[in-house]
Amino acid sequence: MDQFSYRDGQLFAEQVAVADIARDHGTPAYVYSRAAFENHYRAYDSALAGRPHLICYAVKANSNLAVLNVLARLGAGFDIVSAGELERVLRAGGEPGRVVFSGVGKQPWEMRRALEVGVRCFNVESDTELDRLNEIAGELGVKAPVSLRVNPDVDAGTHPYISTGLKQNKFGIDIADAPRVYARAAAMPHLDVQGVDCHIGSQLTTTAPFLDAMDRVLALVDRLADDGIILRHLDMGGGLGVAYEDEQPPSPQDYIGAMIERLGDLQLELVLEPGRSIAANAGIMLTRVEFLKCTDQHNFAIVDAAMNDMIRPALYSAWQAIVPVAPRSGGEEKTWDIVGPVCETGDFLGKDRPLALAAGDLLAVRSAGAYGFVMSSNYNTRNRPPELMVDGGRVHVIRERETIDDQLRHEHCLPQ
Ligand SMILES: Cc1ncc(COP(=O)(O)O)c(C=O)c1O
Ligand SMILES: N[C@@H](CCCC[NH3+])C(=O)O
Repeated sequence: MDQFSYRDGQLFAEQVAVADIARDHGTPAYVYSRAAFENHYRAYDSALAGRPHLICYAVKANSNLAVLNVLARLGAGFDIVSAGELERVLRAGGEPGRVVFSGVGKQPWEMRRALEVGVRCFNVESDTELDRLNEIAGELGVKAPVSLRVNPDVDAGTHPYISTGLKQNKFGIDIADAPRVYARAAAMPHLDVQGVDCHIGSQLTTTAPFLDAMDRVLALVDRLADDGIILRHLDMGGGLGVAYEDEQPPSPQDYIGAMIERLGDLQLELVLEPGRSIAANAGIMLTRVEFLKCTDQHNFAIVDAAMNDMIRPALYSAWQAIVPVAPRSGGEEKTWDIVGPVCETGDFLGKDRPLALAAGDLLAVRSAGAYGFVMSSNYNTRNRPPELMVDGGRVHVIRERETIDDQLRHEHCLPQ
């Protein structure tokens, strides 16, 4: 169920009128629904009920401590890509034993920290990373649990910037070369080979590429068993898409059902790393129209949020719904470009949107819970927005609005 819906001509987040949130906390602001995060997580968990599984929420999608904490309370695991994300998980009450560590460029100090706290598994992406991990585990006198992230050379059919499972991408180990690398890993004294991992891209809207990748990975699992390397888990990464516009991605239930069918009676634990499908539609970004500017060419609605607050439209030409918080009945509809105050032509949140608008109106950018705040910046020395979480009838500030002092704290002029 959508936790952001209209009642009596007003947009609500759970039980709270979004206009009241804007009045009390200002704009721009990110607003999340706790129930939506929980429901999206539970959809995965219940689809996997009865099978050994671990759902490792991809922290990069939305790493606010409160979000991680809400998921940790449900027993979630976490997929991290940095020691910074690891610290977030620990401070949010996540269990290190339910953390998988992904990423192509893990630094020695990050590996050390992850080994010290006892993460569940390292998803290793190259021969040289194996060497580094083996050496550091040896220094600490432990065995590092590893999976190899293989690159199955499957076209995920998504935006090229977020496609990761093709040979030309930097990610993973060529699946054809994987038996050799597994044999090396298995021979290293400070590594414990546990599984296989693969993540082919993000915002996938059909199951076919996942299944294609899975077939190739399962063939590798068989081949490794013949070589005497028995794997215990299969990590199929994240990547399930959401409906931003008219996409119709499979539900977690359908996507997981299809994977389970492929697994048959293989007793491998299934690990997943969903990010977007848990977070995107659990959040909106609220913004207010400052000025309306109509030229011969275009109608611009200049709002108080900008590309620094939400970069997806500028970076990927991503389309996200932009809806009025209180639709004007009978107002004249025009086609608007919704643009921010940043000095870049690429500073837009949406183009050609039919809306009846007046200065001062509140707008909500939908599907903003994933890759929204986490990709924000201070470009143009703009303070980053607050993050708020609605829980039933209550609104919690889970990140305060940044101040100029916050921004300037770490900068120093040269001595006189
Ligand atoms: C290794 C890895 N796992 C999981 C994810 C999460 O992906 P998504 O947000 O598409 O579910 C990503 C990002 O694409 C990733 O790189
Ligand atoms: N940042 C991307 C997703 C990247 C996924 C990271 N592996 C987006 O906003 O769509």
